[in-house]
Amino acid sequence: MSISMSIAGLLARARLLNRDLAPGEPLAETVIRPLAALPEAAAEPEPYATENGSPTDRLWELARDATRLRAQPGATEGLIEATAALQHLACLFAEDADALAARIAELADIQADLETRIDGALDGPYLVTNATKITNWLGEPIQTFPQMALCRCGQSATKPLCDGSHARHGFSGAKDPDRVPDRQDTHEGVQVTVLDNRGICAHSGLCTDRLSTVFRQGEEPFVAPSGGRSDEIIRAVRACPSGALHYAIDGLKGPDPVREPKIEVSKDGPYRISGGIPLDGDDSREHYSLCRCGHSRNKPFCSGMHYYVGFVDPPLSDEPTLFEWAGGLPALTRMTHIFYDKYVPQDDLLAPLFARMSPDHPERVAAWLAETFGGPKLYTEQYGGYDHMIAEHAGKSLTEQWRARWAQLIGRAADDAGLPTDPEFRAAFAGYIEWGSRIAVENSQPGATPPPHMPVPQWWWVCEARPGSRVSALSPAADQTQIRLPAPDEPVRFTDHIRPLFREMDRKSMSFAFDLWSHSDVTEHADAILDRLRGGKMPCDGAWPAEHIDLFARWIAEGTPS
Ligand code: HEM
Repeated sequence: MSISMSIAGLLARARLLNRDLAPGEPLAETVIRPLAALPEAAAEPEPYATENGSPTDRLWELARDATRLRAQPGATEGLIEATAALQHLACLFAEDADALAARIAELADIQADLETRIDGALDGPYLVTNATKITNWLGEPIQTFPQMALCRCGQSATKPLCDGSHARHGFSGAKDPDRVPDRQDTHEGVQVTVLDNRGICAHSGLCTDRLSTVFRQGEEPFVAPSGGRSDEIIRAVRACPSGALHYAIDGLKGPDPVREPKIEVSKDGPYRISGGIPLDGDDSREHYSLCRCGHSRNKPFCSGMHYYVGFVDPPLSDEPTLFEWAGGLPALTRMTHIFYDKYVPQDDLLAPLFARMSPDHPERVAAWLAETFGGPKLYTEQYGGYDHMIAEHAGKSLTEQWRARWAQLIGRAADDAGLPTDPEFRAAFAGYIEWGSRIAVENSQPGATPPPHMPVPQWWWVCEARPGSRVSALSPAADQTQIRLPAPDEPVRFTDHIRPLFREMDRKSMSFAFDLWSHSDVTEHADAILDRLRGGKMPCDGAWPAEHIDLFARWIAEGTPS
């Protein structure tokens, strides 16, 4: 079977299948389009025997055959893109978790000889081959398939997977000729020299947040190595996700971290690659950040444009957990690393206590916090759960002095790591730190008998004070200043007094049901609206002041005049 014949065959089968798979045409954009664009697609398709099976069985067979072709040397981008979509779709139709695992294992087996790598398709997605670890911005694993196509244009409705949007939107993978030049600048310090390539900086802000005296936002030169200790500089450089920063001592470039291959889909930002996954065949980078919004000036690398074009992932759920609000495992790990790598070693009180801690202690404490704050059960599943944590504190005779310093410095690390600073989050966070650290002291006393085999505690917003549960005094006041209350003897009118009570965001969020700026709609639903206003359920970001609710009730009582 020649490749060209087989691509024509795959295309013919995909076209037939597309008709039979309900609903819509699920293969049109992601399978048929890339295959049809290949020159081999014009060949006469070979006859194929099993067109009569069920559509889902045929889909699975097509995915396997595409994978076999893809695994041959010389597979083209179009074939790889189509294979990725077929693998994903076929696995979606697996009956249960066991069947899914079996399908993925079979596909992985077919393409086992291919190296793990990422390739940027021409004006198309990132083709990710044999990567087994992809996490979302919370640090939670995403289901991987042996062949994947990740969105690169920023428009896919199935992010991070490609849905073919790049072709519809005419995405271009070209670099901007006016981009910051790809050039390494050398900033010599007394002990450590910082090497900086502004051209590939993704502007994640991890260095400026961590060590603003060395990495100086808005100043020239950006790097001032004399502003910090060498260990601080090295730690900040190592935290750089884009690979823009490196360091050298005595002319020798510092080693890259040794990590397992991993792709992180960062929040509202780039893909962060670590562990040396080759990009377009180049394996010289241990880590780099790839554009995910489609607007980078230095494609495929991120140049920070996501921030300027307002690229955002779908909002958190209405009721985010503390874990989600904190920024997930990456944010908590960033914080514990800053705490144990920076603050603890330089603190006279705490340094001796943690001198012999295990090297992965920051990851362990981050996993505990993640689980406590409503995230995945990482500490229970990977580190021994509650009983192990209790055993770690047992017999340490921790003092109040130690505890107070611990609590003080972890708060500072939370600031440095960029954890949210809103009153609701910090109240809950500080509440847990106080609670947990005092229990740690109790449990560590001689003869203490903490209850055994308990679950990891679950912490929540304090007194249900959640993000958006009140209107901030710092939020734009425009909406509020337009509201004019009528005098007691003045008739209440919809246009003058009621409509201005509803903000544009209220109107948008109710537009699925009716129009809050329409007199007839609000009249029709007046009683239901009043009920919700009185119950504090509307608007969803904070209750109206009583005088506005009274005004609305008065308007109803006066017969809802226009
Ligand atoms: C909310 C407060 C706290 C939390 C969530 C916490 C969390 C943890 C966890 C999860 C471990 C076990 C790590 C592992 O799996 O090996 C641990 C160990 C330990 N904790 Fe805490 N802790 C807290 C407060 C404190 C305080 C206040 C101190 C003392 C100032 C302290 C000192 C220690 C020490 C010395 C260890 C053993 C470290 C080692 O040698 O590996 N902890 N903590």
